[in-house]
Amino acid sequence: MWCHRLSHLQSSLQDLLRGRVICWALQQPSFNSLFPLAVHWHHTASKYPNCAWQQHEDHFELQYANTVMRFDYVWLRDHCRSASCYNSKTHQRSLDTASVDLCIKPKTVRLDETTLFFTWPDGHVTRYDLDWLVQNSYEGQKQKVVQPRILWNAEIYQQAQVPSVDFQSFLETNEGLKNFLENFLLYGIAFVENVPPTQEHTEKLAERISLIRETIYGRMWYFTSDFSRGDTAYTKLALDRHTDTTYFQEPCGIQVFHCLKHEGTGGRTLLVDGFYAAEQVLQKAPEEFDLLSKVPLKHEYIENVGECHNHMIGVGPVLNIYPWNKELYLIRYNNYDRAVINTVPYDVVHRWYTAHRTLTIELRRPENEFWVKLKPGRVLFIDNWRVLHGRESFTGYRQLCGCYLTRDDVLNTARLLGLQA
Ligand SMILES: C[N+](C)(C)CCCC[C@H](N)C(=O)O
Ligand SMILES: O=C(O)CCC(=O)C(=O)O
Ligand SMILES: [Fe+2]
Repeated sequence: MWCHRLSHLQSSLQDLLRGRVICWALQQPSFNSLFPLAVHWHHTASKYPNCAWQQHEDHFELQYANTVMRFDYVWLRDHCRSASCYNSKTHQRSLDTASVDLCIKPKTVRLDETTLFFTWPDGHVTRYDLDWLVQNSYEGQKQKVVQPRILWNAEIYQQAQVPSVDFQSFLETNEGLKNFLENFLLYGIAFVENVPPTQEHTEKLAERISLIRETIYGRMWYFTSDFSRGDTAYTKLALDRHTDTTYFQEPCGIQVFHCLKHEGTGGRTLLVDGFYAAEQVLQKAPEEFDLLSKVPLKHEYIENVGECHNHMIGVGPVLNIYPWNKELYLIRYNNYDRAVINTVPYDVVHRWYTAHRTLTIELRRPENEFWVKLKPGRVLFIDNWRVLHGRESFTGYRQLCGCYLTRDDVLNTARLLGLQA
């Protein structure tokens, strides 16, 4: 290992002075410590040519695997995986983070092969594998997607010829379940075939991948156009594309539909990839995408029909993105259930309507519409955080059963099968 001075010493010094301010007020350190090791880059010997680090006054900088990473010292102390700080059997932290000095700095840092050793003022040693740091750094995460997806319009989806999974293999084999989940995660919709057309068999399917999310509509629901509930879903009317339960603080993650019977005409199901449409908005009008991801809205469900009395309110923007990588993870879009907008000043309201219009135009492009006729035996799973559904008006007797699933538990099953979710 060898050290040398770098030409960008000046900018490092500026960093250093800037970083200093925070701790200065708290600690009043001696002037000498203004010029610590920080101006030196440490490079590894030729055996590990791609690693270099620098100890700044308020952070640790690491270059490894083509990534420049910056770590806060409290972070480095907090994530210590030593036996006294972390229980590796339960994967839980034992260290009391509040006991860490917010101005903590390592006494020494050294590298041995691919492990960095930090010795803290009290003598405690924390070791980090370089690859672990890359995997777990902000800079590493920023470049990664949480959920790989294939965004689609009708043509893309149809060309992909995504296979359905058979009921038997879904229930009895891990490959069947894994294939299903893989496609479901990629496209946000997936079908199971040859399911006996009963509510019990539909329930069995649901329970194979998740916990059923019981809601005001029940655990398993079973509905016809009898207007038994205060919602247009319970009629024969057409329903424009929407996501369900936008009026929950956490909209239901997955929706399962099984059409048990239809003696009549119409009633086809419409599916639209909301993320594909949102991506078009991002390309064409990024500031509108931004607005849709920032303006909070309410959705509401008010019901007073027979014995059913409910009043639900959910708050959140139309587009929900992870702040660190801007990845979209949830779209709330239901123009029927959108409540009075009273959380937004008038000028923003107008810009919001413009952005909402742009998104609606994308969602309504005929080429983005994928139409299917649900039939007994063919169960449809929809990612209700991504794919919008709707239906054509219909005639005759139509029976639909299904349920909602808790998203965490679907993702849990996927991860246990080795999928990225
Ligand atoms: C599926 N099931 C018929 C039970 C629910 C219907 C909920 C309809 C509501 N407008 C929404 O979009 O959330
Ligand atoms: O009747 C249908 O096909 C779907 C109705 C609907 O949107 C729903 O139940 O959530
Ligand atoms: Fe719906």
